[in-house]
Formats: sequence, C-alpha cells, structure tokens
Amino acid sequence: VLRPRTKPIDGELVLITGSGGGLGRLFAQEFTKHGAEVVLWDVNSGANEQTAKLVREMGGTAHTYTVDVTNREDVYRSADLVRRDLGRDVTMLVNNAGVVAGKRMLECPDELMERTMKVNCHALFWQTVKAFLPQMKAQNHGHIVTIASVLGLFSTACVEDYCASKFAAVGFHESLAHELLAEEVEGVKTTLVCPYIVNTGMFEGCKIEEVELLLPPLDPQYCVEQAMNAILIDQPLVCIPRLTYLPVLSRLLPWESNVATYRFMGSDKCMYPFIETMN
Ligand SMILES: NC(=O)C1=CN([C@@H]2O[C@H](COP(=O)(O)OP(=O)(O)OC[C@H]3O[C@@H](n4cnc5c(N)ncnc54)[C@H](OP(=O)(O)O)[C@@H]3O)[C@@H](O)[C@H]2O)C=CC1
Ligand SMILES: CC1=C(/C=C/C(C)=C/C=C/C(C)=C/C=O)C(C)(C)CCC1
Repeated sequence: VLRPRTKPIDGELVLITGSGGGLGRLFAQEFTKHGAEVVLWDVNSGANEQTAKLVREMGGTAHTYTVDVTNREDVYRSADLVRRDLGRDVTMLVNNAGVVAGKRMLECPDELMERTMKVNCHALFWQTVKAFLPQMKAQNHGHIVTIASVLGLFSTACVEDYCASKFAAVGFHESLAHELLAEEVEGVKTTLVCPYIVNTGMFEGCKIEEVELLLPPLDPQYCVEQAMNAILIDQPLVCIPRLTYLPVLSRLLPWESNVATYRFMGSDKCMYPFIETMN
C-alpha cells in the first residue's frame, strides 16, 4: 500500500554500457539527475562523447571509454583503466548494450547470430562477474542492473537469436541474484529490467496493430523512468509496462492456448514489418 522508500544514489559511480544512444543515453542523464557520477562504455566513441556532453551540460560528471563489450580483454583492460583513472570502484553497473540482427533466421549470417549472443549474453559474464562484482562483494555494496527484454520471458516469431540471448541474460541474472542471496551478500542488489517494444529505433517498424491503442511502443524516457523507479527501490524485476506480466503468467497455460492468443492478438507476426524495414 505504501510506496517503498527510494535509496539515495548521489556519489555512486555508475557504469552504463551501450551509452552512445537509445536507453543507455537516457540512463546516463537520469542517473546524473539523481547525483550519480557516470562511466560511459560504448563501441561508438562519437556517439558516446555526445552523451557525455549532454551529461556535462546538466552539471554532471561523465567519463567515456570506447569499449567493445564482446571483447573480454577489452573489458578487463577498460575495467582496470576506470579503476586507475578514477581511483575508485564502480558501485552500480547497468548492462544495457544490446543488438538485434533483424533478419529471418535462415537468411541471417552465422556471424550476426553469434554477435547477438556475444553482446546480449556473453558480455554479461565478463562485465559483471569478472570485472566488477568482486569489489562490490568485498565492500558489500553495489547494484547490478540487467536490461533484458520481455523477449527474455516469452517469445515471438522471427527473432530466434535475440530471444535465445535474452532468455540467457535472464537466466544469468537470476542465477547471480540467487548466488548473492545464498551467500548473504545483502548489500549487492540486482534489478532485471524487461521492457516491451521501445521507440529507440532498435526495433523500427515492429508493431502489433491489434493492440496498438492499448499497448503502443514505449516512449524511451517513460521506459527509463520506470526502470529507474525500480532500481531506486531495489526491486528485483520490472516488466514495462505492467500489462506484459500477463503473457509471462500465461506461459503456465497449454502451448496451444498461447498460440491461439498470439494469433488472435497478432503477436506472432509483429516482427514482419521490422524485418522488412531492416532489409
Ligand atoms: N528498443 C527496444 O524496443 C527494446 C530494447 N531492449 C533492450 O534495451 C537495451 C538498449 O536498447 P536500445 O537503447 O533500444 O538500443 P540502441 O541500439 O539504441 O542502443 C544500444 C547501444 O549499444 C551499443 N552497442 C552495441 N554493441 C556494442 C558492443 N559490442 N559494445 C559496446 N556497445 C555496444 C550501440 O552502439 P552502436 O549504435 O554503435 O551499435 C548503441 O549505442 C538493449 O539491450 C535492448 O536489447 C529491450 C526491450 C525493447
Ligand atoms: C504475446 C503477447 C504480447 C506480445 C508481445 C510482444 C511480441 C512483444 C515484443 C517485444 C519486443 C520486440 C521486445 C524487444 O526487446 C502482448 C502484445 C503483450 C499481448 C499479450 C500477448
């Protein structure tokens, strides 16, 4: 009944991956509004510098690093560099970088499918467990945020590699959360963020006409604000919007009834216009 109290994050050092655009850039601005210092990792240095500029214009502090999160050595090297440059440890990690191939599986080059798994899933291993978690555990203080997707909790057609990578990200995140709780590392919190389609351009054209009025693609700012609310109250999981908890629950129903719902709602073909836009 009562809204949980939000935690102060001023003074936290927040590392955001994929900060060169979309949700990552908005996360950088939102954390800055709350008084945190941000470390920005992206493959695209120009776009990343642009995010840093926006943060600095808000009066915040931003440190940029050009990092390909799929490259283990690059991740470890950059993590050490951050520690050396700033003389302190990252206390909050937002694993946000993500990609989608945008091709039907049989037409998708193997390399693109591999890239999806590497960016959306494997990168979480190097970044969280190896590069930043040890210090968070040692200080019993930290927060690991995984930006997955509702497609990590249920699926649809024509995004096989993306769904596989996001289901894997959810599995990884939840197992890690269990590990921290089992070891009673109570000061290191975890939040799994699962958004529906967001208007960042990543899923350009993707839509479900039958439910468009009830469930339009999310405004990126709204999505990030909802995620921030969850992070600030240490909420373990947030699906945005709340309506998307429904298909998660319906996974308990027989497969055939889910197929019928997908057909009725047009959820089975929502990727068709997206794939056409991409090709
Ligand atoms: N948009 C949507 O509808 C939804 C998005 N999500 C998830 O939210 C997250 C953010 O998505 P969104 O902001 O829309 O996507 P964007 O494509 O707008 O932003 C992703 C950012 O990640 C960067 N990036 C990609 N690969 C790497 C890499 N190997 N190393 C470092 N940075 C990299 C991109 O750089 P570059 O531009 O140079 O490739 C880009 O700046 C993703 O994980 C996505 O899966 C979840 C649900 C819905
Ligand atoms: C099944 C189903 C739905 C489908 C949702 C889909 C297909 C979401 C796609 C999300 C994307 C593209 C996320 C990217 O990361 C609705 C409309 C919620 C309504 C109830 C049943």
